[in-house]
Amino acid sequence: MGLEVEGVTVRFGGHTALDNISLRALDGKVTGLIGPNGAGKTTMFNVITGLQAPHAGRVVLDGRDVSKLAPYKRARRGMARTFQRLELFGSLTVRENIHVAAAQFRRRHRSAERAGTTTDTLVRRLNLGAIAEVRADSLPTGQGRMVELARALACRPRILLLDEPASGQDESETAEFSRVLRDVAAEGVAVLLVEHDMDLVMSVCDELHVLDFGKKLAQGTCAEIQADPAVRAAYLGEVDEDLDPAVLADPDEALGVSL
Ligand SMILES: Nc1ncnc2c1ncn2[C@@H]1O[C@H](COP(=O)(O)OP(=O)(O)OP(=O)(O)O)[C@@H](O)[C@H]1O
Repeated sequence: MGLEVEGVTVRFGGHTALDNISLRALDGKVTGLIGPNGAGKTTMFNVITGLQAPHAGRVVLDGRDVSKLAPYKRARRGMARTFQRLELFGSLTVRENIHVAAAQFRRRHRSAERAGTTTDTLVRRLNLGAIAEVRADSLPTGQGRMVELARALACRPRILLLDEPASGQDESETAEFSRVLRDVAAEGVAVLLVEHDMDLVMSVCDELHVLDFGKKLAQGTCAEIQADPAVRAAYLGEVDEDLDPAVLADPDEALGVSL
């Protein structure tokens, strides 16, 4: 089981941001949702989490249609999300940010471990000990991304949606993030990842869905997507506009780095 999106269409005025898009994010897998800027990835996250009502289509979580549920009810059913722009509680410390989510979860699940225990475990697991008492608004973006992940995990999600988590991270932070993501999926969580960093995408994803101008361009394993002519055309088209002869001379490099 996991998340299924069926035939979702979203229009903003005359612009179709998502055109009859279906996708699945299965338990225990990391599923990538990729595509050029404006392809419709964040709009899809908004539909899944209930922030954007679609004109058509439905969202099914563990076999149950949640399309009509408010965002907070979807969260209670196990959806957790991070945002493209960091959305931490700036005046709270790192530990407090995580604790807020853990306490909220415990309020509804009295048999769960104490919020303080969950917080301590996540601080250790995500290597946040050195910054645990630091205010969130003083963190560099890369560390903030890890704190957002910890806060999402404090809700014990069934499905974890991550919107460009590697943006603002340095190489070692991305490597650490990737390790945690694989661990989380191995515990049975369905992870849906929107990301432009193709090294991260290709190293953690089991399956990819590619959007372009609101349409599904391709779907498959990382190897299948890298070899897909339509994907190559879409991305090389982007690079073409940049007139980068070095990248144009090496399409594999473009798909590995510039996607
Ligand atoms: N609230 C809105 N009103 C009007 N148009 C919107 C709105 N939200 C998104 N769009 C448009 O819908 C399209 C898809 O946007 P979306 O943010 O989902 O793309 P994206 O794939 O997440 O892009 P990026 O990689 O740049 O984050 C874009 O053309 C965008 O301008």
